[in-house]
Amino acid sequence: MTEPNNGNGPEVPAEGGLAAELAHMTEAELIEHEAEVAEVVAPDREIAVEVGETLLDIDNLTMRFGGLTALDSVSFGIRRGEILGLIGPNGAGKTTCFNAMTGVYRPTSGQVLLEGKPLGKLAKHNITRRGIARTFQNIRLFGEMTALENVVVGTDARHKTSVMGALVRSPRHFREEKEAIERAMALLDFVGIVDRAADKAKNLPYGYQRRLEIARALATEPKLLCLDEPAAGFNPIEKEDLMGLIRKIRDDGYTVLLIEHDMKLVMGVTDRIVVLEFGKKIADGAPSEIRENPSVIAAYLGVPDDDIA
Ligand SMILES: Nc1ncnc2c1ncn2[C@@H]1O[C@H](COP(=O)(O)OP(=O)(O)OP(=O)(O)O)[C@@H](O)[C@H]1O
Repeated sequence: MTEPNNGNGPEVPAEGGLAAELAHMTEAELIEHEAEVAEVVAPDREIAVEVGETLLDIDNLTMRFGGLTALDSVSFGIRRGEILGLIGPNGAGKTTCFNAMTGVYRPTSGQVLLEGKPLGKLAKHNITRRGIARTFQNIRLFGEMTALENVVVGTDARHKTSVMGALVRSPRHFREEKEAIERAMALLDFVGIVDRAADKAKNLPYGYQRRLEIARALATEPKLLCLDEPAAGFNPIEKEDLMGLIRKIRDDGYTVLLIEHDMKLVMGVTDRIVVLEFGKKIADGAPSEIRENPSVIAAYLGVPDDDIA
């Protein structure tokens, strides 16, 4: 059974009524439902693994724009299962780092290695296939497409059907399309917006759009999820909810790299923090160390509240 669909895109399955079902579930049923969703969302991952070996290596990365050095021999690693924060003042080079990792920019020198293999000159879509997904500071959704369609587009990165297979609508194409819709619905459920699956992205509230971006990035089945200021424009309650979602994503077996200016959020959710200033790494450590680090306080954090008389 499906709900009405105006366009040619995927139809919202009967689970579109899932929001109503969820509202009537007991706590035990909700827990069971969440566990089922988590399994669909993380098909090939070990759920709730310990922080493990290095997943991504940023090795002496330098990025120059004309005379400006946006990244200056920056090196750090990201371990599997970790939530790593990347912080620093405006213009410190955080987004440039994301862009150099995801194929938007070609580094001037240095390299990025995923699972020990250099990403080299791979194009953006191939880097996505290798397992790095990202969201953007400024939301980039297909506004005229439904929330479900936006996430189905993300699953395309994993499809094996050839263009010809899709044109002749081969059985494999149908199977992949059905699986994509099921997984996309599970992802919308996972990020908490399944009740709006059939709505156009442009009509969703701002907080839903941010969550939709995350669902779409997760649809590519990334090994590493990079979030660029996901809490921008959020009120304190939305920030708390986002922290819960980021933890849930990690607990589902993903590794997360987070750029964020909100210190309460960064300190509350990350396992480790790397600090950039003027394109250079000035600190790398646990949130408690970073909070006390004199160079970080001078460059970015300012005087801790406790020290203000
Ligand atoms: N495509 C580009 N061309 C020229 N300069 C650039 C380009 N992209 C970034 N820069 C410059 O590189 C420096 C680092 O910018 P970047 O956006 O990485 O900083 P950021 O730490 O992400 O800052 P914010 O917190 O404000 O987003 C800035 O001086 C910026 O103006």
